[in-house]
Amino acid sequence: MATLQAIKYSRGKLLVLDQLRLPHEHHYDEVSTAEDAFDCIRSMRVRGAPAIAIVAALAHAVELYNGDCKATTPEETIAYIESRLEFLKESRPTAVDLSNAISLLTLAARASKREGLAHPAAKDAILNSYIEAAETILAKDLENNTLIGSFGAAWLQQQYGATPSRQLSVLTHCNTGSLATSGHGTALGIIRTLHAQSLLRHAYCTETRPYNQGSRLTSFELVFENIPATLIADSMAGALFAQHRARMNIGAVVVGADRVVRNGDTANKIGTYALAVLARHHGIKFVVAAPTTSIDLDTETGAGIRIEERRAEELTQISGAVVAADGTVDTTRTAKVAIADQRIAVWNPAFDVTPYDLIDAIVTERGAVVKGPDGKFDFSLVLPERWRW
Ligand SMILES: CSC[C@H]1O[C@H](OP(=O)(O)O)[C@H](O)[C@@H]1O
Repeated sequence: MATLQAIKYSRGKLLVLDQLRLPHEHHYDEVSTAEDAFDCIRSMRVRGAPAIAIVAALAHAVELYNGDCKATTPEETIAYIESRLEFLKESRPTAVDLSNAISLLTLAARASKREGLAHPAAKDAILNSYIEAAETILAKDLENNTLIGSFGAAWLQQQYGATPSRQLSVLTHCNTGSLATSGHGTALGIIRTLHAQSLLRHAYCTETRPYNQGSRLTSFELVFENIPATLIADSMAGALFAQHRARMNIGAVVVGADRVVRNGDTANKIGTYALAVLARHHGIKFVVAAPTTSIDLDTETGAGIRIEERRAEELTQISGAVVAADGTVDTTRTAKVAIADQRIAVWNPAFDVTPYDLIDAIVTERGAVVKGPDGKFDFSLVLPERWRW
């Protein structure tokens, strides 16, 4: 799916699709330094928890490959790598994939220190180890998404006895497809797999204000692959469930995740929590699709998740067109309204937290995790190596 490939990488060169230009323009930016990556992620030219981690990791691999590291000793080399990754970590704080990737990458760099190796062999061993670890993250993500798709489709089929003659409709929020990952996607990956297995009757995607990931990105991915789909505004989900749930056999809301914490509370695109409440009210399963790289066992509940707040213009303007009183004077208009001093206050949290009790399943590349008899999620089944409680 070259057209919908968010990331193009070969050793020493990273190209990132500028998603702010979609769906009108298909343009790749060259990302060659950690600064390039920080700006690309912060501006949301690339977005999506896995894609953010992949771009950050590979951008540093590119600058290391191109000789940006001037350190000489192994300690200085590792310190340089850690400083660049710490800089990248702050580009978007809510998604945990980047932090998890950074832990993995620094571990790989440290583990490659060879006693007795002289410079430059010692330094090269560390650089090569980092580059290979970053490339593994890219390759593993696509494998993870394919598995999430299979496990998610199987869980829904088991819940509803879906068959090609009794297909399921699914609603999804934001964009969790090839434009948020290395390919196939997470929640949208489950929709792709249901469609491939002739189990999908219809997909509904929400517009997902204010950045419009649904209308600009997800609807693009769905029509590109001829998946039967309908776009709705975020505010229409309740009416859709109330009026068409039975007729369209809407069985699930499937969303992605930026951070799933230890008790299962999940941070995801703003509007997700409202959909979870609506789904529960209408007896529709609520499914989170996320690779284990999006799970944060060090944070106990959703109260501990830092929610990114973004600039007001994302609400007051759409592609530069002013849609609210934001103090912009439009000089192209003849009968101008003096709005220069009239600027509405804006609250623009990029994510919200869905409490675990509203979530029916969390589907990872290692299987679907559901609540036990105690009503709680137990991630030790999918993360035994990280489970310390
Ligand atoms: C598999 S993408 C996960 C997650 O990232 C998106 O947020 P953003 O577009 O702001 O990066 C959205 O919350 C997706 O569900």
